[in-house]
Amino acid sequence: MTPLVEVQDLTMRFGERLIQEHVSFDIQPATIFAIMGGSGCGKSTLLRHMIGLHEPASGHVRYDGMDYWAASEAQRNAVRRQFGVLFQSAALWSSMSVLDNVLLPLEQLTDLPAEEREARAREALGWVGLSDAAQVKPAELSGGMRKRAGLARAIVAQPRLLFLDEPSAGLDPVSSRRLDDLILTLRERTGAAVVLVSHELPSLFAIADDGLFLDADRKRPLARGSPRALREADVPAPVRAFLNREETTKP
Ligand SMILES: Nc1ncnc2c1ncn2[C@@H]1O[C@H](COP(=O)(O)OP(=O)(O)OP(=O)(O)O)[C@@H](O)[C@H]1O
Repeated sequence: MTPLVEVQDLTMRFGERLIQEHVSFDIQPATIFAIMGGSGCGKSTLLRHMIGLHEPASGHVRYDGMDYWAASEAQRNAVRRQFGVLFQSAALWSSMSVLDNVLLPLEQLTDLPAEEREARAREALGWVGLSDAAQVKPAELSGGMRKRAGLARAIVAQPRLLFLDEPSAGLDPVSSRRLDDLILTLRERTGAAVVLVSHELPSLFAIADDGLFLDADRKRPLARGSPRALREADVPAPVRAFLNREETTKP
């Protein structure tokens, strides 16, 4: 079966500076795929290469077998329309209400009539438990609520692929767990695959089915598999150290 995403021998650089090389993996539909590794190893950079914000120094990123960087601009746009993205900061527009923020992708990506757009945006806010916050401005929300509003915006256009960059960073354990549950529920409801950048062990063990560990020193991937499986496997020392950090409790 053609994978939903296939990354083949990717090299990522900023100018002369090598970030990662020999990055290869594939993602099957409806998988929650974790990009793991220590601070600065290139997790967010890999995500940005996957969503078309950075062009690889070499290698390929394929969607349904189509080579993204060899495709026409129209083909790339069609692929990007299938993405939902939640950046680390949630990146909500501060001057707009929560509802208007969530409406944006529907206005940009669909020709739905206004009432239908609003109904879908309100439904997405309902999924993330923010029905009562539709008219407030993002600044009035807590950090966890902002993340959930960002998640509502990321999913409202029913993406096939959801990219989440550190969704639980800065959240208390209860909010973080709630977000994990939401991600699982969304995957069940929509069948979307999720690419999750995270170093939060409880979250990784709870929801990721597959993943890749990037090593900051060797500048290449060191392990592939679900965080749960890798925790039990004979893996290189940096992977073992990352997955058995003592400051977190195993579920
Ligand atoms: N636009 C850019 N230009 C130049 N260097 C960059 C750029 N973006 C990131 N970097 C560098 O690339 C390296 C990888 O950064 P990245 O943010 O991808 O790491 P990360 O694994 O996501 O880290 P963290 O867990 O701390 O968020 C870092 O050294 C960073 O300084």
